[in-house]
Amino acid sequence: MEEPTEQSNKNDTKKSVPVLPWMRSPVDVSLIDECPLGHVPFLDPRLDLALRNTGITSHFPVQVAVWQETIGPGSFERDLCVNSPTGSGKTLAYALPIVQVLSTRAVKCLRALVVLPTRDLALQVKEVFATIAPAVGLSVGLAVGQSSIADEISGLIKRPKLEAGLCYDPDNLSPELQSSVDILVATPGRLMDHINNTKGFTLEHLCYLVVDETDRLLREAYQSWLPTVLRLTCSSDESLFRHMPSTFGSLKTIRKFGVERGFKGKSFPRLVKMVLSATLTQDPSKLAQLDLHHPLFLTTGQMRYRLPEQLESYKVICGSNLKPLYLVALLQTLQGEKCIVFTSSVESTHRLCTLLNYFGDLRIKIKEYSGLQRQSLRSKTLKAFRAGKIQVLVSSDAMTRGMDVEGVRNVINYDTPAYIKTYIHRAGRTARAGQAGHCFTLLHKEEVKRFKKLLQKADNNSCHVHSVPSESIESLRPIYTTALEKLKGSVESETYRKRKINVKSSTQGKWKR
Ligand SMILES: Nc1ncnc2c1ncn2[C@@H]1O[C@H](COP(=O)(O)OP(=O)(O)OP(=O)(O)O)[C@@H](O)[C@H]1O
Repeated sequence: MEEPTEQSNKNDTKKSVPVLPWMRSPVDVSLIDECPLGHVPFLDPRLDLALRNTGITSHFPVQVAVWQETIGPGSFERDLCVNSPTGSGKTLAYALPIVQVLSTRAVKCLRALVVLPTRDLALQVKEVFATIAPAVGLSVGLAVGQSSIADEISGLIKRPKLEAGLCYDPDNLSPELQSSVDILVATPGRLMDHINNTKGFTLEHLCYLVVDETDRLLREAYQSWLPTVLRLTCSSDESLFRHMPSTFGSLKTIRKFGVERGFKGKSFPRLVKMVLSATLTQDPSKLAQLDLHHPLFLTTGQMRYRLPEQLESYKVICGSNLKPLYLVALLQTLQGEKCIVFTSSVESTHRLCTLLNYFGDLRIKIKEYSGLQRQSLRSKTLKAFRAGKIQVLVSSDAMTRGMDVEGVRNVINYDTPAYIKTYIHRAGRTARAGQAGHCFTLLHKEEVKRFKKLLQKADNNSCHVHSVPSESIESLRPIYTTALEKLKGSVESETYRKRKINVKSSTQGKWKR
């Protein structure tokens, strides 16, 4: 699934001028330097230590910028919209301030919710929280449908012993139920399941909402998860004002000054929102869905889109009938370095991966990773890829946004991306965290001009030609012919099998009727 374009893309090749006034005066993250951990103001020493234990010794620029607006001096006064390149460290940018601010909490309840579009991404983000939250006594939960709903519920809700006196809010919760987690990382579908069906699951104490990969999440309604979350976290006062005539409009500003939701008789701050992406939407109607409070826009440089600094882009020009040969020759020159090959659909992902595996002994382990597969198989593949047991992943777009795999040095666009957003997210699987990386795009001659225009939208004027020696192509021809024959056979037998299954299920249907 490719990234659709937006109206404002007309402006993309020039300095971007957003429609929304608050987006026109952003904090420019490119002007901020990295900051050694020892110089990060107010950083809890326990978190400092936890970060150092994972090898982190400084804050990346986007983390410095978000820290300033959350912990100090900004104190979470404004909602944040962060547009920062792939691999720039956005996850820790929001995870660290949330964990620090919740570290002083007196009672356990669900205070922070992070929503991501896919299960693998949610698992990845949970891992980031899990490296820092336990250091200050916080627990992180996961609602993604990885385990059975019953197992997930037992991880999220606990039944404390009444004599321990832990039931703090008898008015609102059934006395024996309370949250086991302070922070929840969720996908929208499972989140909605818990909201609708899980006894004791409540968002009424929520203080922080993070919408990661915002543009992707806003594109899909997912059972109206966002309006539901906003409604459930809205103060009773505020929901009252919402339905009042405009003369009461000024009263809404109560929210700006903090105390708006009751929490066991005490005032409680408003729900703070942080929304992030490497390609954040600037579409006012989409952003309006988030009901942002006095938002602050943090972006990197003046262009709308930006590629990682250490990324080198190359084009590989080849005839369309020879693409698989060029791909194999390219993979051979990469000598088993970790690589992701992108295609434009789940079907072509499957076909290409099958074909590559018929190429005889390439001495490269190649696997498919796509939405056609079962989640358990995808997770297994991803684990093996992370561990280096697989060197090449052939993938469709839908699965790879935000994916952070250590050591991916190369990305190959087997099919040319139609949109700059797609190019950014694909290329962004390499050159992460300041590391070097290459992105190769296979193109026919006729595609070159359009591709050049596409890259200009991300201020990328240096995309050199990468040439593949014709001898390499010629030497692969015989084996390619054999591989194609095998692929044909495999496609035929798969089609036959599918047809058989369809016939079987329709016959069973008839009998049932
Ligand atoms: N301060 C830091 N020092 C060193 N490494 C870091 C730091 N912050 C983050 N990283 C590493 O940088 C990598 C990229 O981080 P992250 O996944 O948060 O990027 P991102 O901006 O969310 O990218 P994307 O837009 O693709 O989702 C991760 O491997 C992470 O561990």
